[in-house]
Amino acid sequence: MARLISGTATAERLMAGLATDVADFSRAHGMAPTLAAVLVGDDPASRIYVRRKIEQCRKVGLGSIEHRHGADCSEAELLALIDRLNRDPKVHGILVQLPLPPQIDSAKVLDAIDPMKDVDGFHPVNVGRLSTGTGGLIPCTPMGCMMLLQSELPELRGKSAVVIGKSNIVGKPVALLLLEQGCTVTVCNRHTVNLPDLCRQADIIVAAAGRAGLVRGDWVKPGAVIIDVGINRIVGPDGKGGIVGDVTAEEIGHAAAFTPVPGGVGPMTIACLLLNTLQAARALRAAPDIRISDAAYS
Ligand SMILES: NC(=O)C1=CN([C@@H]2O[C@H](COP(=O)(O)OP(=O)(O)OC[C@H]3O[C@@H](n4cnc5c(N)ncnc54)[C@H](OP(=O)(O)O)[C@@H]3O)[C@@H](O)[C@H]2O)C=CC1
Ligand SMILES: Nc1nc(=O)c2c([nH]1)NC[C@@H]1CN(c3ccc(C(=O)N[C@@H](CCC(=O)O)C(=O)O)cc3)C=[N+]21
Ligand SMILES: [Mg+2]
Repeated sequence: MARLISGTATAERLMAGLATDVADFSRAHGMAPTLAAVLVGDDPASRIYVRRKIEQCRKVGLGSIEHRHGADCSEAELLALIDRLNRDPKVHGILVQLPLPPQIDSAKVLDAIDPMKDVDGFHPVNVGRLSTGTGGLIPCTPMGCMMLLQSELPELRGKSAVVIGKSNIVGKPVALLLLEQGCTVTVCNRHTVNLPDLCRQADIIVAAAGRAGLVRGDWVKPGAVIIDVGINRIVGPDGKGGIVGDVTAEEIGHAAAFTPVPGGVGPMTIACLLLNTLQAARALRAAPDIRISDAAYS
């Protein structure tokens, strides 16, 4: 049987270690590293995720502030809020939950976040830093994928990896991280020809398409490691809701190991967000004088 890589257990361990580091920071600086989470609109899934992020902040001793706006919030209002959060010395991390309502240009909003507070790692500066391997804040889901993968497969050099999906928040950054670790990476999208054959060659499959059950057992090479990022809402025969990944989990017994959904990448995404909030707070405290916003306004 394939081994189950538990995101729940790994995230708990990560958070236990984080709690000590957060306490050290808070003692040294007289304030807790603090996350500002911005929720626009009334998407039920987004609400649940933001609530979960705030709850987990509390667990490790991070401060958190939730900013809610209605679905009719204007782009200007949101940009004004981000400007305030950028300047607020008590805020170390800013997360704008995606997706945003259609009247708001997401790219404009992400560009407005101070890169040092960009705990999602979505700002072009952090994207550029990731692609050049020069530091910066790393996106949470891709970081969580790498931690789970490396817990099973510590040596990634020379491995072949197929990434299904090329989004800015999962596919592209995870591909860059794999490349950085020495994998040979194939990044796929909906136009990819013969995806099953590409997968069959792979030592590692990262599935991030958002298609329930896309990856079948016969796409998986014996001994491969599978990271399932997909979150797909389904209604079971009993009428109850639930989530499944992009991989047909019942068919991959011949894999070496896999991450389940739920309980895999999801909990790691949140743990990595908390880690990034601490990292951002440390970096801001280490270099306060080079921040234009502090010098000019506070
Ligand atoms: N566990 C977690 O923490 C997180 C989970 N997710 C989940 O991961 C999944 C992906 O998220 P995200 O990247 O934001 O999604 P997007 O919809 O932005 O991107 C999906 C990508 O998959 C590609 N794709 C879709 N269908 C196929 C297919 N049949 N064959 C090959 N490629 C395909 C798309 O191709 P193209 O570009 O050509 O359209 C696109 O590049 C979703 O289920 C999402 O809910 C997301 C973030 C965090
Ligand atoms: N700015 C921004 N940053 C994000 O990181 C971001 C976002 N917007 N928009 C949406 C996606 C999705 N995402 C998830 C986080 C946690 C779980 C998670 O905790 N999942 C649990 C439970 C899921 C459930 O039961 O619904 C699990 O997989 O076990 C899932 C998905 C973060 N995202
Ligand atoms: Mg994220």
